[in-house]
Amino acid sequence: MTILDKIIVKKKVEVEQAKVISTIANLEAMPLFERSCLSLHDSIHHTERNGIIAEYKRASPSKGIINDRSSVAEVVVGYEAAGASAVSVLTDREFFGGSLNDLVAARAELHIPLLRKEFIIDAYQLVEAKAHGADIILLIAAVLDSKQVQALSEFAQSLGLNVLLEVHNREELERSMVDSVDAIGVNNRNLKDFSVSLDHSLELVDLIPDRFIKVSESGISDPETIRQLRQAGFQGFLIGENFMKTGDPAQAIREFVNLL
Ligand SMILES: O=C(O)c1ccccc1NCC(=O)[C@H](O)[C@H](O)COP(=O)(O)O
Repeated sequence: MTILDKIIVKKKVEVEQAKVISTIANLEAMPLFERSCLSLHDSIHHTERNGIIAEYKRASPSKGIINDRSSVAEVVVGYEAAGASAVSVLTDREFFGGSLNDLVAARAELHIPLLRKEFIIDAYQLVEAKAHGADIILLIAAVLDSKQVQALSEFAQSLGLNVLLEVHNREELERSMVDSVDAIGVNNRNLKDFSVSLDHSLELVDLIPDRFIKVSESGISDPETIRQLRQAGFQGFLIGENFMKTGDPAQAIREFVNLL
């Protein structure tokens, strides 16, 4: 069993438990559920923002603990101040040390779109995302079939959420690309063996129609790489570990952005 398989097995159990603790009606009654989501498109194309989707990531299956000292608030405030276009917060506890509380804490500080970085397998998690302040949700093609991508993305958009579809190769892209997603992210990390290569982004970018926001994800640690990805046609750049592994992620993103 790969780590991804293990994450999905655990996720199915967690989602069923969550449904018992809090019904959809309970989620819909939460104050944040009523707010209008911020547009990823507008933020990515805003001239004073730099396209970075900066991630708050305490731990990961590939690296173990990355940063268990920096608070959500101090990090996301620093990300926004450095010109990030959006912030990503991992909400999986078991494998990434995150939580929905982290999402709410980030929402309280931010004026830019917020991505719930999660392994979405059920429409319940979309209502949960909206009720805890997310503007964007992630659908991972590696764990969903094309009908699930279609149904989940349509439902997410009906809630006003922006949808980021994540693919890793041409097969995933071709079977999952639907009009009800706003952005397509190419994950440079192979989620089965954790190897990272920018070639995945560079090989797929021209196959992604221009109506989608194009995002390159994972393993980005050098401002020169952003220049290369922009040149290739990407507008968004998802970066987590490179900032979080330092003692001061807010300072790390400032220094990185100064070199862009
Ligand atoms: O990061 C991992 O080890 C990982 C393992 C299994 C599934 C997902 C994983 N990461 C989630 C992400 O998408 C990354 O956190 C995100 O793209 C940022 O990547 P990085 O800049 O390399 O931290």
